[in-house]
Amino acid sequence: MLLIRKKRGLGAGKINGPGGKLEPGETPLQSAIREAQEEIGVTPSQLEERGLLHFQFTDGYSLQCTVFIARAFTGEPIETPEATPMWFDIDGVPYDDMWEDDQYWLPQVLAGAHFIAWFEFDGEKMLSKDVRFV
Ligand SMILES: CNc1ncnc2c1ncn2[C@@H]1O[C@H](COP(=O)(O)OP(=O)(O)OP(=O)(O)O)[C@@H](O)[C@H]1O
Repeated sequence: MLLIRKKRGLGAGKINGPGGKLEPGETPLQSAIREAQEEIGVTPSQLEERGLLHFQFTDGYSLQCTVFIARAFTGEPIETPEATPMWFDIDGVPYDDMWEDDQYWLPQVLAGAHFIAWFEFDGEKMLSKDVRFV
């Protein structure tokens, strides 16, 4: 599985999938493809929408994320100022280096599941979780 180590912004230093904020007029699918191009120089294809994440931080910040997996890509993964590309075995996902919520939905997504989830965070500390597989 091709993931990234994020170099700046929210979650800098953590392993994550490529991703970021929607630009005006963009769909989540278009944004997912563009972010992978910008962050590690690849164009993902055969994307599948698998879940919706809602994060509420105690300082008032909140974000909603749409989760996709991509079965293929074109291009060669490259390091950019935003991210370092990293390959992992499906059974060696580095949850200790990821956001705390990921361990509660990514294993199921990798096994084929769809989900919707709500998490509360105080900084990097997860305070509560509600994960529903649908
Ligand atoms: C709190 N628990 C969390 N658990 C798992 N993943 C989390 C996350 N919080 C944020 N993410 C992910 O991090 C990426 C960038 O988030 P985001 O806020 O858009 O930051 P970023 O500055 O990189 O956006 P731009 O690239 O500038 O658009 C994006 O893939 C988003 O899904």
